[in-house]
Amino acid sequence: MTQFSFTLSATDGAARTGVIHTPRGEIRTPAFMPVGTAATVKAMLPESVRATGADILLGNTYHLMLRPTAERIARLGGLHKFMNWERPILTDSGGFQVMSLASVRKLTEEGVTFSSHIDGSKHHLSPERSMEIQKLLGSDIVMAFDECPALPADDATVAKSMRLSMRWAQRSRDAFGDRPGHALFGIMQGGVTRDLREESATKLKEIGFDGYAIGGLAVGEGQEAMFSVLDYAPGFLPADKPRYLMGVGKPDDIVGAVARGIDMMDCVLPSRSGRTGQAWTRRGQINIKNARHMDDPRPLDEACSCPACRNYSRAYLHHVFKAQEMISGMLLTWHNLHYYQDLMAGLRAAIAAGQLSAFVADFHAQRAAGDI
Ligand SMILES: CNc1nc2c(CCc3ccc(C(F)(F)F)cc3)c3[nH]c(N)nc(=O)c3cc2[nH]1
Ligand SMILES: [Zn+2]
Repeated sequence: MTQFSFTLSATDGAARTGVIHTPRGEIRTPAFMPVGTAATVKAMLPESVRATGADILLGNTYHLMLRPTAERIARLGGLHKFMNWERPILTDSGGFQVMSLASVRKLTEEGVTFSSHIDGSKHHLSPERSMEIQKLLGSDIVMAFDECPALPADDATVAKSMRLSMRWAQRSRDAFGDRPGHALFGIMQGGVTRDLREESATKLKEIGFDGYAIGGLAVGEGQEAMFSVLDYAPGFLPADKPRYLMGVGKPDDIVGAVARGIDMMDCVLPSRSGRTGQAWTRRGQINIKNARHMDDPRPLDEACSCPACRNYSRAYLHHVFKAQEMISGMLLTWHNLHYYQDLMAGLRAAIAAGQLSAFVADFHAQRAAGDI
């Protein structure tokens, strides 16, 4: 029975490629993790998500504790069985979503109380309750309960928030206990301040985790500020453990993050933007609702092997979006997730071949300005 382990197979500069071994399957890194907020990757069947190349999905403590509740999912056999995805699942700890979705929140040292954005009912989250919920869900990779400060915030506020998150990281570790085959990841905070980021990493390493996330980014700071943090922050973390950059991002964010030593990422962008008609391709973005696609017989991307590109024209996709047919969101979500997984496969191969700088140069060269 494989436990949880990370094997690095090659590096190219700060970039790494390898495999995370879990009892439910392998995760090829660098990995992109589709977001499955309410026990579904919207507009996709699980077998379709797998067909795009995904090895792991994300689930969410916040959404699932409100509806249908973690206890109900546990009674029904756990999240994997419930959503018919038997490969690895990583669940976020809920704090980030409380601060961004819930109303009427009260934050104390003990935890956070809030009202559900669905029906206004009152709820409570703490490191201990978050660990209990993620255990009830049965997720393979559990995230420590943290607080992600809203930006812009001054250093004192960021420091105070980071230090609370580090105390919560210790409580998460203590409450998680010893669960063979399951992993607990700590989350680094500290805003865009190097000393605070280093203090956070030092504390997390002292506590000891199976993997380390870089939190507190992709919250409006912009790519330049994010990359300046990623120029040093991954290096503060253990080289032999996976590094997960939370909430990132656009294709060029992903390429830049991988080049700086990130192993795992998640983002709603490919699925959410797919439902609005935004297609991501190797040559840039296409808004399929634009009238110029109305008579275009070409696929979104000649080089893409997804069902949308193999079997449908831009004219068809334009039509079903204008007609608001359900197939529109399905096809563009499938294409976008497939493109993201193709990008990750290209990055993994380039790092393995020591050719990452050539891959990155080609990636940028192919991206025409604006729509194509
Ligand atoms: C978009 N930017 C961003 N997303 C961030 C996230 C959420 C990541 C997430 C996880 C699961 C789901 C699920 F819906 F699929 F389940 C959706 C999103 C963060 N999460 C935590 N815990 N700390 C952070 O400091 C943090 C920073 C984040 N920046
Ligand atoms: Zn495609």
